[in-house]
This record gives sequence, structure tokens and C-alpha cells, in this order.
Amino acid sequence: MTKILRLVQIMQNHDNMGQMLEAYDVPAILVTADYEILASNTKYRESFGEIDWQTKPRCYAVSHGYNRPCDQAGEDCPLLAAKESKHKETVLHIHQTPNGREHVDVEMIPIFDEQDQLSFFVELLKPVPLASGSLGTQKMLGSSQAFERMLRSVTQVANSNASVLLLGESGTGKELVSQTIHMASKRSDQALVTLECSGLSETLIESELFGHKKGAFTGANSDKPGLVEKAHGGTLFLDEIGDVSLATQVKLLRLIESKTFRRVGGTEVRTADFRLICATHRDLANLIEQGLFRLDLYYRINVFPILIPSLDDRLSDIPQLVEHFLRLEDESLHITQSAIDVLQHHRYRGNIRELRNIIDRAVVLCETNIIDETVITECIDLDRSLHHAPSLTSKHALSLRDIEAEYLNDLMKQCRGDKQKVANIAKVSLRTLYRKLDRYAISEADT
Ligand SMILES: Nc1ncnc2c1ncn2[C@@H]1O[C@H](COP(=O)(O)OP(=O)(O)OP(=O)(O)O)[C@@H](O)[C@H]1O
Repeated sequence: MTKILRLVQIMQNHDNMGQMLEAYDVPAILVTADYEILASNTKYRESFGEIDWQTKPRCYAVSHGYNRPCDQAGEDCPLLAAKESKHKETVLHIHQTPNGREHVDVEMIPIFDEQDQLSFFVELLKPVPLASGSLGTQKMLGSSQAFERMLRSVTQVANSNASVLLLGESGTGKELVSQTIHMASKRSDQALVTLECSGLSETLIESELFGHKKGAFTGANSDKPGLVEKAHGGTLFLDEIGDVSLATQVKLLRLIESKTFRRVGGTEVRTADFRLICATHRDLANLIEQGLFRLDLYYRINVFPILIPSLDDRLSDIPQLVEHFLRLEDESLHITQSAIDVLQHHRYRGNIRELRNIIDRAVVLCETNIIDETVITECIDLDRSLHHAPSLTSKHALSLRDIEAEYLNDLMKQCRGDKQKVANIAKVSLRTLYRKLDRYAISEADT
């Protein structure tokens, strides 16, 4: 007797249905071709709660609160897809769970009877903890198709050791995706170490990445481990990899290929075990054509590329993102639908970061706890007026830049070049600090 036949017989005995599902170590339900749920396993009940068996429960009603199948509600229906293809089908859905709306990786397995007729489906529902369909502080938010496509890639690659290349415009969330991949990987209990490569000189990148020996250059008063050592066992995230010079690319290639390196000024060959994630907003193929990016390095870093959609390609996520950013500022604030409409018609050059700026600005400008269309339009126009007044902005920016440069220079001296300390005092991220130090050409050697 074939395995499948036995399975069908087992399933025909209602008492055994639940037991059969217990064999799966993920939440599972048994569904008929008419979408009726016949049984669930313990893992399902733990994740999604008890099903009310009094009413003939349908999967679309239980998982989504719909009164018709998902495909008729404008969503992908894995059951319909499996009926048509007669193969296992997978899809990422947002389901109602006791924790609110959560992304769930759905796998629909068709089961045939001895006449080769499709009789049942086993639906496996794996919650995806790295994203949220509703509000949450750490998670990536979104439910648009473009976002879900990207999230699917993130879930597929997170658990492997493959090098990932994140491609997307500025402010689309590349850094957040790198954190998500790290947190969902086997290395999550070790460090995620980030180096923002943009604008750093070759010497600085080298000394930051590989560390240096005492006396390696002026100001190197003691031995210092580099970021590669700090990332041992964990993940190394190289942001804006498209901006590094050809000379630095050679060093990176050597590091990635051999997983060995030497501290600047040192002779000892050290090894490091890290998972590599790189990101860029630049068109690497174009850079390769111009001879500005090495093809061999490109192949090394681009084992698994993930395209991060721009905000213009996921406008339907705006209400959810706005709610989230508002909640971070003040629980009592509300935004009107017409204000949301304005935000959904705006074109974002700075993507989610720009949206967040607009909301932060609106929180300051609104005089009541309601943010309406007028406030949002004012916040958007503020950006436009800055772009259209170059002489004014450059004049003011110049003096602000001078003040900032002096402040950071002093802080670096006070803290003897300890960038983490400086970043803490200046209340900026380490990443922002690197950008600023580089912009003002302040180096450790000056401190
Ligand atoms: N899916 C998301 N849900 C919630 N917040 C997000 C999401 N994606 C990005 N953000 C927020 O948008 C801002 C920009 O994200 P991030 O810094 O990760 O972008 P980036 O692509 O790395 O930008 P850059 O290329 O300029 O370094 C951050 O405040 C981040 O928390």
C-alpha cells in the first residue's frame, strides 16, 4: 500500500486526523478542497489558538476573517494554486494570530486518493517572526506585494550562511534588513558589526576593518582589534560597498576568499569566521562596466541578491508605516485620511527615511493631537523650499557645518578617539558618526 493511500485512509477516520498532523513539527491544519478545516495539531493551537468547531470553519474565515476565499478577496490563494498545479504551493500571508496580525509562511500540500482525485490539503503555517503585519518596534513593517516578495527572500536566506547583497535606494531599509537577517540567523547570539564604507579613505577602512598594531601610524598608541575580529562568529555588514576604492576592493576580496587578515602594521595572520552582508544603492553592473568595481568581488558578495523596493513601489504600506512612526513619538496623536492621501501621492526620493522625517516634522508642527492634510502639506513643502533655495541653505549650512566639525573634533579629543563614547555623547549612531568624521576629515590620528 502506498504511503499516500494509507494517509487518505487514516484521514478518512476523523479521530486520527489530528494525530496525523501531530507528525509535523510546525503548525498544521487539514483542509478540504472546499476550504473547510477538519483538524489542527497542537503546534497550530499554540500559535493560532483554538478553532471553533461548532461552525464549519473555513480557512479564509479563520486565518483572515474573510467571508470568501482569499483569491476572491484579492490575495494569492495557495489552496487554489495547489488545486491547479497539483503540487505543493507556498505563499507568504498575513494571518490573524493571538499576537495580532503576523506574517505567516504558508505551505499547501495536496493529498490524492486512489483514483488520483484531490481530496485533502495539509496546510503548514510557519509564523515569520522577523516581520510584522501590524505595529511593532523592532520589526520591518509592510504588507504590500513588493514588500512580501522581498520578505520571502529574507526568510529563505536568513538561516543559511550565504553572502547577501542588498540592493536598494537610500532610505529603503537596507540596514534594517541586514539586522533582520542577522537576528533570524543561527548567528543571532553573536555580534552584528556594521561598517559604513561610504566616503572612508582606504587607510581608515583598512584600520577599522582589520585593526592596527601600536605604532602602525601616528596616533596608533595601542593595539586595536578591527571590526572583522569583533564580527567573529557573527555577521559583518558592509554598507555602501559600491563606494569603496579599487585598492580597498582587493583587500576585501582577500578577506572574503581566505577569511584571513593582518592588523595594519602587524605580521600575524588572523582568521575570522563571519557571515557577510553587503549593501549598496549604486548600480554595480554599471560600475563594473566602467572598471570601477571588480567582477571577482561582485561574484563573491552577490551569492544571494535581495532587491529592496522603493517606497514608491509600496505606497499601500504608507498608512501602516505612518501609524508606527506616530506611535513612536506620541500615543495620543492621530492622522486624518486626507493627510494619508497626500502622503500616498507624494513621490519619495528618500524613501522610508523621508517619510519618517515628514512625520517627525508633523509631530512638531501640529497644534492639536490631529495631524491633518495642511500640516502634512506644510512639512512636504518645507523640503521643497530647501531644495529650491540653494544660496540660502548653503550659506547657513556652512556655518552649521563649521560648528559641528569643531564640536566633533573636540569630543574626539576628549574621548581619546573612542568613537562609541563620542557617538553616545553626541546622541548619534556610530554609523552617522563615521559619516560625519569622514565629511569633516577628522581622523583618530588627530586626537
Ligand atoms: N519596513 C520597515 N518598517 C519600518 N521601518 C522601516 C522599514 N524600512 C526602513 N525603516 C526605517 O526607515 C529608516 C531608514 O532605514 P535604513 O537606515 O535601514 O535604510 P538604508 O536603506 O540602509 O538607508 P541608506 O542607504 O541611506 O543607509 C530607518 O529609520 C528604519 O528604521
